[in-house]
Amino acid sequence: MKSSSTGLLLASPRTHEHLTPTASESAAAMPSLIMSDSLLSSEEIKESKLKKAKEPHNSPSEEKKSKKKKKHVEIESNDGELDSSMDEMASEKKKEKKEKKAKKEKKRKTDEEEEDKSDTTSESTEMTVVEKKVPAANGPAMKKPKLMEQDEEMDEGENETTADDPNALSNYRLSKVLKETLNSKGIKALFPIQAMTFDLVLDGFDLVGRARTGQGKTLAFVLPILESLTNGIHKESRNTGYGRSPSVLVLLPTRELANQVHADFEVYGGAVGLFSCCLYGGSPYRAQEASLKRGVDIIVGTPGRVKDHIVRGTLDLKALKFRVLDEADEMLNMGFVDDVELILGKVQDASKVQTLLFSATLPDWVKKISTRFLKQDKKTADLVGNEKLKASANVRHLVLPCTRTARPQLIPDVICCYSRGGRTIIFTETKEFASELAGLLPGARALHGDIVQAQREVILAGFRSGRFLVLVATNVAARGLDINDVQLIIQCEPPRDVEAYIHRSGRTGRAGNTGVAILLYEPKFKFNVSRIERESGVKFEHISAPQPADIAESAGSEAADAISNVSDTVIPVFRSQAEQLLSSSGLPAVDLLAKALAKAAGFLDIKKRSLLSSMENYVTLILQTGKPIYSPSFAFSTFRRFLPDEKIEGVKGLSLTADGMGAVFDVPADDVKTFLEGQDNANSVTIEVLDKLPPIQDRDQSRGGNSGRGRFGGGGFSGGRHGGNRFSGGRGGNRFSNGGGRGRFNRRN
Ligand SMILES: Nc1ncnc2c1ncn2[C@@H]1O[C@H](COP(=O)(O)OP(=O)(O)OP(=O)(O)O)[C@@H](O)[C@H]1O
Repeated sequence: MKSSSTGLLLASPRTHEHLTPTASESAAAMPSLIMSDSLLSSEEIKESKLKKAKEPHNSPSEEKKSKKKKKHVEIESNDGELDSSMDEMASEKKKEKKEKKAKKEKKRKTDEEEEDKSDTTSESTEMTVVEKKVPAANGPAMKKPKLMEQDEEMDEGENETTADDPNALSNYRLSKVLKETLNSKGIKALFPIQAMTFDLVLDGFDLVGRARTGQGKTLAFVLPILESLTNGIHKESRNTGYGRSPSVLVLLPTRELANQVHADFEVYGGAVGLFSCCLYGGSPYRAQEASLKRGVDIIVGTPGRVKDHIVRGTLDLKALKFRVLDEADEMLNMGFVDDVELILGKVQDASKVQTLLFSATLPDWVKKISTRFLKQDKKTADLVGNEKLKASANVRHLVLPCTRTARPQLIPDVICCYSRGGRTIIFTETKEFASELAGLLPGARALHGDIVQAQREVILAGFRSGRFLVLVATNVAARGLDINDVQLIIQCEPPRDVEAYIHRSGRTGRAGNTGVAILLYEPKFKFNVSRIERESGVKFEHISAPQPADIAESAGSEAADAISNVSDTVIPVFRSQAEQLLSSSGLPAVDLLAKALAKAAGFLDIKKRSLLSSMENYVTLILQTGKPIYSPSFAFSTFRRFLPDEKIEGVKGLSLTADGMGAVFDVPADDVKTFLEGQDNANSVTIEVLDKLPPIQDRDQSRGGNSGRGRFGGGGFSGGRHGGNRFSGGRGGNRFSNGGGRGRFNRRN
């Protein structure tokens, strides 16, 4: 356990007052380049970027000149806020392009010949850029598949097209080899957070960077750091040679994330001849020590292990040029404050070190702490700022009521209906439940802090490679993990911190792709959903548990595909059995085939499912009396007029509708008929089966219900499905046992 005695820890989210930056702080935090760009015309921006790209990397004297120039621009543009300036840039760009289009139309009409000679090439390529990318609210362009054909046709002119994009790689001081490496990864232009911070980092500023999840914050520090060390201001002074001490230290909260960021440094750093090393707990010291002894340029690690190396005397940070705190708020949240402070204090001369702090969430208390680690003239690049929506705009955020006991039956159906055949990550609050749930879902694996490190790495590699498609994880997987084709995130209950919601849901919808995040909640704790909605700025879509028709649609089509893929060679072998079955069943052939499809999809039976609580074998009904229903007890007294007590006792989760004109409630599927027929014995009372939940009043559900009123409970609603392997993923499926190897307790990583 970490001590909580430092000053920094006193500034924890629970105890610290939130501070709003003053106007002067905001102004000081403005990156000059962006502000200056936003005041220039697009031609001027392009020209200045192109000029900058052609410039050799700054010599110290040029450096000074360029800083002076920037300061001048800062003073001129001090009415701006950096927050959301990318939005302005995006709309600015849109406007410009619209104007250009109109201008072009006009020009074509009046002077066709001249138009042909001069403008066609550049204008048409400009158009391609516009159509190729739809600016997302605050981030990378959203992919627009419909335009692919047109894009493919334009392939030949692609270089010109990207060069016209102000964020094209060629417009930045990136070395040829880095540009080539980026190109080989399909990266042709910088994402907004990268474009916004590249020059600032290369020019020597400390920086606080915030952008929503999946918007490329990693390369936002990797690229300028590498350039700075190999061609920029730190080129001459950095250590080289055998046994050199590192120039860069990147600290991250989890081992998985450290590995991932290290992989980026290996690719891009390796391309420019820099060596990196990953230091994290749970792995042997010896290999790490050997690398450190040989000398490395970049260290990526978790605070605990980095500190251990410092204490053992195997890591010397005196010559650092860069310190990066990635997911800084989580590191401080996890109690790493002492370690982080000790580590950051190990540099010889803090004024010569650049410190960069990145996260998708920067609670005010972290911003305040940054004043302690970062220089006074630090810049802040905040793509979220004061905007209401803090979570990813590329994600559909859904909420679904579900009791604890209903979760194991519900989750496979949710995956079936929402994962679009891609990967799913399920977040649980506890390691125990992660293991338990993974054991219940065929082919799923668990990932949490009790699993030994080597096993954690195998599991993550298996998930990345598609060996299995469902990962059940605790918060160890919440931050930063960038895994291809994660289509669906399920959170088993609302997390305590809004930051956790933002990061977990951000494991999908990355790099301009879209995804779905579903938050399950116990109906009686609905207020937690409202809290997250309020704090994250997300407008949740309320959905109910997938119903038989939804499931049949998704699972049935999968099963149909599987059946179509069965070789015709099976027909002669199985035909006589099929004929026998057809004649003995008495069913039409199509009905029998439907049964076969259901079986292939893993269904032996379709159970009814409550809209209120997702419990199987419960059906949600609505009671209306033609006048307002003021309280649950009024609804119960109405029932007493026409229903026997033992049936009323089976009512669960009774809640009033938002308009006050109805009461919705669950009854066991077997009792539905009694309730529907009972209404015939009561005047002005209607009871109907609901197929969609109307808005209900947001208040303490415990007031509803009869005996044990409104408490959703009761377990043992077994699913209608046998242990099918629909969710076993690409290969091997349920060969994997539940990954709950009980390692030692390790709170930190
Ligand atoms: N300029 C770019 N063009 C195309 N893809 C990019 C670009 N920059 C980054 N990416 C890709 O975008 C994905 C998300 O990047 P990254 O993991 O750095 O996001 P992030 O903002 O750090 O997210 P999180 O907040 O969740 O940690 C990665 O797969 C990365 O390779």
